[in-house]
Amino acid sequence: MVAAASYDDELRSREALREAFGDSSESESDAPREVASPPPVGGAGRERWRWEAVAGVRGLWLCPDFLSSDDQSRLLAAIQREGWFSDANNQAMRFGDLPPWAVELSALVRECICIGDVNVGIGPGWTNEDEDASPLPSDLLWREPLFDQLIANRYKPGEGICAHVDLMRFDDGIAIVSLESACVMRFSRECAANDTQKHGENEPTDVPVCLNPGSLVVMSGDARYHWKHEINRKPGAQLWNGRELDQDRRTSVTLRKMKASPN
Ligand SMILES: O=C(O)CCC(=O)C(=O)O
Ligand SMILES: [Fe+2]
Repeated sequence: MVAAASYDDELRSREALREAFGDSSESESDAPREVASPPPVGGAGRERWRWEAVAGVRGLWLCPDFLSSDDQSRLLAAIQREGWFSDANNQAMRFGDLPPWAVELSALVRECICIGDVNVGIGPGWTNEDEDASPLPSDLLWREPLFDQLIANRYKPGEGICAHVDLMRFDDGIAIVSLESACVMRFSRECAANDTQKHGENEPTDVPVCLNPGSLVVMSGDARYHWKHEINRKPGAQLWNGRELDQDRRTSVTLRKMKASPN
């Protein structure tokens, strides 16, 4: 009954796409989309996608309003339907073929990088050379697939993740979408004993970034390889603009690409 199973899968996939991201993904036709048709995913409004280069951490970019609140709800519902999380399980990983909603999310990340406004005008250390800067270098942006691995993490209030650099078996170019609750993610420079990188005295070694629900963070190069990231949600640790963030449950989706295995 392979055919019946795959038909069911197909129906389920379409349903998942529709529920996750609206009607746009229903059509699998190759016909070009009408320019005048309404945008299938609102985001903060695609026209308003804006990227901020995080000052001090090369290769770290934040799009604060990647998903509208409706899109966040739909994405969360799609994750919920996977049935991954329970009291005993707060993390799920998928390799290879990602669920349809994650394929759609990956496409949206690429689109956001392509058409979002880029702001490199903040912070020291930016020169004219950076004017063409993009949240992802084009060799990463146009690889296929853009991502083939996902981790969904669910954090209760008080829970976070220790400082780490993502494993080397993952390629460069990592995206994190935040849902439900804001948090401060702290980036700290990795100081390996054999670190030959030259750092200016005034360069920061510790950079907090506020990840609001619906935000998207992209890291590549230095940010991915030479900075650790962590979320400390112990009482008193989630300070932003002098105030402690309210903690609630937080869900995140991290998208990565496996490195080709050496043969
Ligand atoms: O939950 C997050 O925002 C980050 C997760 C993360 O860094 C990881 O899974 O490697
Ligand atoms: Fe990580």
